Parts: sequence; structure tokens; C-alpha cells
Amino acid sequence: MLSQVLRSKVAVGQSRYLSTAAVNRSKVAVLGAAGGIGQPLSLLLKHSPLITDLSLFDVSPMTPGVAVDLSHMETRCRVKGFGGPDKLKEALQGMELVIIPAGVPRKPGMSRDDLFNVNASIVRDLAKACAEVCPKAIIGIISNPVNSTVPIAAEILKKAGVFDPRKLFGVTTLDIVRANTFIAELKGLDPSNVNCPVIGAHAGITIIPLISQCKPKVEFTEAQLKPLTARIQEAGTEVVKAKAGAGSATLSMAYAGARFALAVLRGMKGEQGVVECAYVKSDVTEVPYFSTPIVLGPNGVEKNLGLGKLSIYEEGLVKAAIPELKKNIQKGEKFANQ
Ligand SMILES: NC(=O)c1ccc[n+]([C@@H]2O[C@H](COP(=O)([O-])OP(=O)(O)OC[C@H]3O[C@@H](n4cnc5c(N)ncnc54)[C@H](O)[C@@H]3O)[C@@H](O)[C@H]2O)c1
Ligand SMILES: O=C(O)C[C@H](O)C(=O)O
Repeated sequence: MLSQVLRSKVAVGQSRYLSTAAVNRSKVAVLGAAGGIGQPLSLLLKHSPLITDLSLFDVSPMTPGVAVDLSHMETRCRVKGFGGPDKLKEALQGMELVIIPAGVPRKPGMSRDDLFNVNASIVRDLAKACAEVCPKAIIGIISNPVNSTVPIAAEILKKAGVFDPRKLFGVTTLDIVRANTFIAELKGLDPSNVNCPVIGAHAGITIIPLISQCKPKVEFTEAQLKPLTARIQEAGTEVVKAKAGAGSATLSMAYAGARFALAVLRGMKGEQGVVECAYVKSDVTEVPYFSTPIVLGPNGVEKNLGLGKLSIYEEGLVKAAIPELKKNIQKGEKFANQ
């Protein structure tokens, strides 16, 4: 069962998961819900007892059809579909958590930054609508380039006077999912028992796996560590190449997006000790947005757990990432304020 797969990573214990589900359930919107990520992500969310109402929005006219399709699943969550730009505000009414996978994906040869020209304005407009209709909602942004789209959304929310740094997240969960999987493959472990923090952000060298902090503890020689780090950093490109022009990761991203959304909901409902790495407003390094492990609480970020103890190799990775990330952030902020 899908919920069991997610549960092993998303819940501390089954009884806690079920009792939380019984008393507290929530309203969640997916913006970009008819897309390659949006559809399987909505499927996984519809499967969760943590959600009462799922609001599916996409500019595509097929969105109401996606909602009707999902609504036949024998789970309690109600699903509504909203297709077309004029339906956006209606879709956002009363939402507590908004997950945004709207936007174009990469083709072979492109960087995530090459998506900026199209996706920046999509995220800007969706953030504007959230600021107006559901200003207290927690927002999780999947749309690339995440390193820049999160600062764009932050600037838009600031302009509207509703920015709460605890409530805006760039979704980097897929990097953790990949790190866990690749480490497990190399060490012959069950990936569902591996937990490797991945910090920084979500593009190339800004993706920084902290293998020295992996649980259970794993040892690699430097000759093994470098290609493993590079594989985690370039895993998105591995999928883009394999899909040969048909898009980027959708199914593993839907899994990761659901893992993230359900963790946020568990934190919102008061469950203690829910931790996910995510790209947030941060003073942990010299750049204003940085991904680190975050304790999730009723208002989103409860506590930033920071970098932890880094190996010398990992310190080098952080140092190399900062100038690139700084440029990505400034580009997003400049766009939003022009
Ligand atoms: N953060 C991550 O780890 C991660 C992982 C994979 C993909 N992504 C990114 O997610 C985005 C979506 O990827 P995909 O494969 O689902 O693409 P897709 O093209 O399959 O789907 C995107 C959907 O967004 C919709 N859309 C476009 N403009 C919109 C708007 N203004 N409002 C609402 N919906 C809109 C489209 O109609 C489409 O249904 C891409 O930018 C991709 O790079 C991020
Ligand atoms: O690689 C991409 O373009 C999509 C996504 O960011 C990923 O990491 O799979």
C-alpha cells in the first residue's frame, strides 16, 4: 500500500499517525496539479488520512477531470478541481498548506536556471494569489529553479505584508530521498532505514549531502565519496537524460513531495520531533536562504537545526556552493522587485 511506504518515512509510529489523523485533518492545495508531478502527488495526498480537503488547481482544462478521477478513491479526503487561471483564487480559499509544482521541466542540456524565464513569473503570480487569498498558509515550492523561486515568493509575500519566514519552504526532499537510496545501494542497506541530511539548496554544487551525519553511520573512502556526492548532485540530470526530452523526475518527486507535505501537516498538528531538510529563510550561513534540517511545528519552521558537525570535505562543499547560491538568490529577488 502506498500509505505504508510513505508511513515508514513520514511517521514516527503508526499509532501516533492514526490518532493524529483521527482528530486533526487539513486543507491542502496543489498548484500545477494536472502535471507530471501534480497528478501522482495528488494521488498520494488523496490517500492520506491527514487531509480533509484537497484543492487541485492547474491552468490546464483537464484539472476538474483529474479531481473527478481521484474522487472515486475510497478515502475520506474530498477533492475539488479548478482548471484555468480564473479559478485560482477560488481554489485557494481556506487553504492551510499550498504545494506548488507548477511550471516547465528541463530537457536534456538545460540547467535548472534555464527554466527561470518561464517559471519565475508563474511562481510570482501564484505567490501573489496566496498572499491575497490564504495569507497564513504554509507554502512549499517545488517549481525550479528552487534556489531562485523561493526568494521570488518571499519578496512577493513581503510586498503584500504577509511574509512569515516560518511558512515558506523550497522542497528539497528528493535530494534526501536520493541520497538515502544511493547510500543504501552501496552499503546493502534497506533504504527506508537510511537517513542522510542534504543541505544547501537544489541545483548542482548547491546540493550538499552530509554523508558524515548519515544514520546509520556509513564509511566511504575519499575515492568513493566524490562520485557518490556527484551522483546525488546530478541525479536530476540522470533522470532528465533518461527521459530523453520528455521531462524530468515526476514520480520520485511526487513521493518526495508527499513525504514533505505530510511531515509539514504532522508538525502543524502538534506532533513532536518531525524533522525534514528544506530550503528556508536562514541565518545559518552568509546567504539568506539555505537548506538544513528543520524541526516542523504548528507554524512551519519551529527550529532550524543548522549545519551540525561537518567533515573537512563537507566544509569545502559548503564553501563552493555559497557564491553560486548567492547569485541564484539575488536573481530571484531582483526579478520580484523589478
Ligand atoms: N524541487 C524538486 O526537487 C523538483 C523535482 C522535479 C521537478 N521539479 C520542477 O517541478 C516543475 C514541474 O515539473 P513537472 O514534471 O510536473 O512538469 P509538467 O510540465 O509535467 O507539469 C507542470 C504543470 O504546471 C502547470 N502550469 C503551468 N503554468 C501554471 C500556472 N501558472 N498555474 C498553475 N499551473 C501551471 C502545467 O499546466 C502543467 O500541468 C518543474 O519546474 C520542474 O523543474 C522540481
Ligand atoms: O532535475 C530537474 O530538472 C528536476 C528536479 O530538480 C530534480 O532534481 O529531479
